[in-house]
Amino acid sequence: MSALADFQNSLYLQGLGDVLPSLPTDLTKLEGLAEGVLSRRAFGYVAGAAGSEATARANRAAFDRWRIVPRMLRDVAERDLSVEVLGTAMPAPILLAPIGVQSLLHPDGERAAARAAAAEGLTMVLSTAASQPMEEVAEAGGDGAPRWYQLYWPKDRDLAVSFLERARDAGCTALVVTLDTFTLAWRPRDLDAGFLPFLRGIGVANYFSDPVFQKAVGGPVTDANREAALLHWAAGFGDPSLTWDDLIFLRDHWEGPIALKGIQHPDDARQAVDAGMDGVIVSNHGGRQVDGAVASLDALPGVAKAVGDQAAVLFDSGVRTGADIAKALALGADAVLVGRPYAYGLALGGQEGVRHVLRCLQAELELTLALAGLTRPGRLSPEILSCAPTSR
Ligand SMILES: Cc1cc2nc3c(=O)[nH]c(=O)nc-3n(C[C@H](O)[C@H](O)[C@H](O)COP(=O)(O)O)c2cc1C
Ligand SMILES: O=C(O)C(=O)c1ccccc1
Repeated sequence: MSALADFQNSLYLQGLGDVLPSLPTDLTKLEGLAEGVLSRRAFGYVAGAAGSEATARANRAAFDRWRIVPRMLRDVAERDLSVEVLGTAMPAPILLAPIGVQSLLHPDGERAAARAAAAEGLTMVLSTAASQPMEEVAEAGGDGAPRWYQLYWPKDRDLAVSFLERARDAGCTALVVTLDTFTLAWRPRDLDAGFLPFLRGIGVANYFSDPVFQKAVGGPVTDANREAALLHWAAGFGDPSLTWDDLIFLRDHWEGPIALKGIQHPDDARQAVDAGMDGVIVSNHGGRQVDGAVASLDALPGVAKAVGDQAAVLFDSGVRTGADIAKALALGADAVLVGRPYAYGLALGGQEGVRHVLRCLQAELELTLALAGLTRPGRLSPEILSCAPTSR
């Protein structure tokens, strides 16, 4: 029996012994539970989005507009969720999205997420804005664990090069460059609470531990230069002057595959391919950047068409269930990144909470595929979907 079927059975069997799972298997319930264990500010930072949060809602509504049309009698006895994306073998087309500041959620922070990802063999994308240095997060995941690195491209090019070298040395095999967040958007929950994790020193570990950053602030960060270091961080976090011509810099300093995160327009996807990029990640940052931006799922088919088979297409923003993953794959994604669900799992149960989320997603995806008549993620296509009738 597959490990995923084992997991499903174990949940039923635990019920016989009156040992119920500590977290719900309907992952859409996690947000409400996380609200109960996090401070108002921390919850607002994670759950919140830009502006009126219209795009965050649109991300979910877009999934709800598509319905799966299952097919019968197709021999689905042998199932295999594995895929290879950007040179990385994955047991399922699911990655842990880069999420910074994880010690806001749980004292174990990114290290707990890395251990959970490693236990499932799933790829974690390490964030530049992590609350623990990338070397420590990588060590927690262990040698064999697949990991990629997400770059927030700073103004200081020497710092960018240092990040890339450290990521390579920490065993990251692919680079994700986030383009949509060179500055934080208008986020009312945080503005109204007067809250930014960085100003409290959460999310700057990769900077403060970096030799290039330290040199720029006159030495290791101590109580004496801490405020100056935070100001230096804030002034150099993002570079709004970047253009497509700058991508050559990444090619010159990163040997492995590169994917651009935050692509929403088919023409940008074409430009990424023309610039020699290996992948694009269709994303609106979970609705956290441009309020009013197109739902990520609605942007996906056009980007997938523009890219064809010339680059990998990944997707995030709004994925909450295995069925959501099936829909995104059917609309052209090779794999999806999951964000808030595992952040809530971390808040609720540390490493085991993240693992619960990852197992539920994989098990539900496998069951959804099989019950829809499919054995492999690659067989998914738009023909398995229909547009839901508008209902109220
Ligand atoms: C608390 C939080 C922190 C995030 N930090 C980063 C980050 O450091 N780098 C990045 O590229 N994206 C970051 N993101 C965006 C995620 O990578 C991803 O695009 C988004 O969460 C996907 O939407 P979802 O949460 O609906 O799954 C963050 C998102 C959240 C909620
Ligand atoms: O909060 C975010 O969405 C995010 O991506 C971010 C940006 C800068 C630092 C940490 C996280």
